[in-house]
Amino acid sequence: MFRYKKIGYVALNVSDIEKSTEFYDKMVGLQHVETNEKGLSFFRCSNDHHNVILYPSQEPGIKRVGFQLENDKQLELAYQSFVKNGLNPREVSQEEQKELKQGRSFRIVEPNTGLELEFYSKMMHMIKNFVPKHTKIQRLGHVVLNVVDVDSTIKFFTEKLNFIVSDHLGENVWMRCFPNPYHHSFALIKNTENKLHHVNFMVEDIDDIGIARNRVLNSDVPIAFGPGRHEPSESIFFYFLDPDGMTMEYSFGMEEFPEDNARDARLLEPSPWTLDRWGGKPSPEFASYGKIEEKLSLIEK
Ligand SMILES: CC(C)c1ccc(C(=O)O)c(O)c1O
Ligand SMILES: [Fe+2]
Repeated sequence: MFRYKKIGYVALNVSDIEKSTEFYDKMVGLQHVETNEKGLSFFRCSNDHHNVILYPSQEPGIKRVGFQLENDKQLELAYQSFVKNGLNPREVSQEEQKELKQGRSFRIVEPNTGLELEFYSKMMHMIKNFVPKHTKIQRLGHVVLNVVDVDSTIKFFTEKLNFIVSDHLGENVWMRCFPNPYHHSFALIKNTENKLHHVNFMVEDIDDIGIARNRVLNSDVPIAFGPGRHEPSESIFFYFLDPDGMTMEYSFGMEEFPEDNARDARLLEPSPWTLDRWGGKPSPEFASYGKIEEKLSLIEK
């Protein structure tokens, strides 16, 4: 099976590109790289050209998630595996690759949720390091979806995409893209609707969490949950909402797995204390907004 480097970027549809560009720059603390002639707004929190892209759209939500493979050889292995499994990988045009500052890239549609997934190995490496503003963001950490058919989606991710389950909690599951060490870069939460749950950015310092809480409290940005501590990855978390109501998370600390002899996935107790060891409760808006831009018509389910 093919090997990943990491979750590379998330593309979000936003209803007011100027408002959201300001929010992701000033409130989240990403670096705004450019807004191109089509109005796409690129952000980074690493030396990659982008880790978040905002697309202007009437329907806010999640457009796609990009995963970086270890190298070109692993990318080709992924392509061959997708063809063999009938996943109909579609190459991104040269023109769009140029727009995205990426090398060869291809996309498939996750058949249970309709989410488009992209795979690439090369993205423009920016000369100047990401300089944190108020929050020492280390990386795009994970994307989580609310999912109707969790079992089939787990099966797809583990059998077709080479993800490994790190933990189960009832029907919910946290997965890592092998051999990336972090406890999860993608997770599935059982729901009656397929939609975005949240986007996570990992931060360097516990102070980043406390400072963020006060910064958000002193603004008109809604707090969605936290600060608290998650049992599955042991991270300390804080969630807030973007201008379209999509949930963003900062988290500090995360269990890391070795490539070989990693522990088995646990069956964690389904209790509110498992989600927050400190006993907090999410707001009603938590993880509620973010339509998945559907691409289902392009594939045979
Ligand atoms: C409450 C959500 C689903 C959640 C739960 C646990 C973790 C973790 O262990 O890191 C998360 O990151 C979450 O977002
Ligand atoms: Fe999370």
